[in-house]
Amino acid sequence: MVTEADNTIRESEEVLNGRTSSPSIVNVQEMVRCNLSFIPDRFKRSEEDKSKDVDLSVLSPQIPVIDLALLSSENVEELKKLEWACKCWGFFMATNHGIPEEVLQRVKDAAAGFFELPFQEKKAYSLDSNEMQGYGRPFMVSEEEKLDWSDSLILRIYPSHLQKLKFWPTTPADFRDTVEAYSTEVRKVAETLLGSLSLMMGMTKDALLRLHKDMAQALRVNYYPTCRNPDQVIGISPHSDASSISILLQDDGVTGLEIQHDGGWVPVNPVLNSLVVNIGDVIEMWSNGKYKSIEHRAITNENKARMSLATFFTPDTDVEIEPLDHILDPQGSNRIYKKVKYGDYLTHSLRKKIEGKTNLRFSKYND
Ligand SMILES: O=C(O)CCC(=O)C(=O)O
Ligand SMILES: [Fe+2]
Repeated sequence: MVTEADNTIRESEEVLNGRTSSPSIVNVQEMVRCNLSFIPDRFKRSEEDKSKDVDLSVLSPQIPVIDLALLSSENVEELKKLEWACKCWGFFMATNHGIPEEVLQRVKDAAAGFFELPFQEKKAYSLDSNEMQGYGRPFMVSEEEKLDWSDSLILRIYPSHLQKLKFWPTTPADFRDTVEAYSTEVRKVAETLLGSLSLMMGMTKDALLRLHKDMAQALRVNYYPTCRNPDQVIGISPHSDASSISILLQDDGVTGLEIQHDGGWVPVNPVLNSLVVNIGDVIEMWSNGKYKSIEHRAITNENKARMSLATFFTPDTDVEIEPLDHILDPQGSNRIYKKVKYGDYLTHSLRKKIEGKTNLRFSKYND
């Protein structure tokens, strides 16, 4: 009898041996569940890539920690710290964000509950690449491209007319309510942060939010199964986010996220109930490169699967992004980014292989 597991392995092998070019059907969690005894070449990182890795885990304790309650009360010291974090790290941990612990725990449980379902059930929510939402492999990849050791579920949260319920799991039963409750809370955090970032950039508190027009919001739940040889694969390839800001909720006790700093990779160790925030490409463009959208990646491990929930905030697709006038010198001679329509930028970044910060080249002069 041919079992589901046999089919998955056969389909995976066909892709991995180049007989079909549809990597979207490769499901890593299922490969691991079926005890695939080898790591398929399509997932193996090249020796050249690995040789470029510089381990800077000694710097993990130095990753900035920002107290959002202090920021909300416009504490000058905290605002300065935020500015340093955005200039020098592009990433920070956010504490005192005001999201109740219960909301964080429930959304992590709901997401974990979905990934625990049998593959056949999850397949019902398969990704539609036109919609850019659903369960599967989100990036359009070429036939030669290496594949990441992860599966994901992407949902558009806001504006509501882009929410397509056919992609929303109905098991666990509270999935939708829980994700909506978390999304409402995390949006408030994003708005507070954008307020502080506006002040930091010398504008009125509402300036950045208004620049987004109707700020869109999407959730990507990443699931990284264990890997028998974690050094050979990568959970998510190095990339910068095409967002204005991203807010990440990570699993407690499993480190996987690593960020580029001083030419090496610095792991971001999860801290219970805190969030990880990063500046995306849009703020880098608005600030003419002053605040950095930093390359990051996720690695896997041998013993424990990891999950992360990344929420991306983005401008309306009609918004034209370019360095803000007051950030440029009077002649504009220090301008490094051209004007781009956000929708075009997003389409470009989704079509391309995720390859470090190459997306930003699309809007950069002289590149
Ligand atoms: O899993 C992580 O920690 C990183 C996820 C991420 O970078 C993304 O979804 O864009
Ligand atoms: Fe990311």
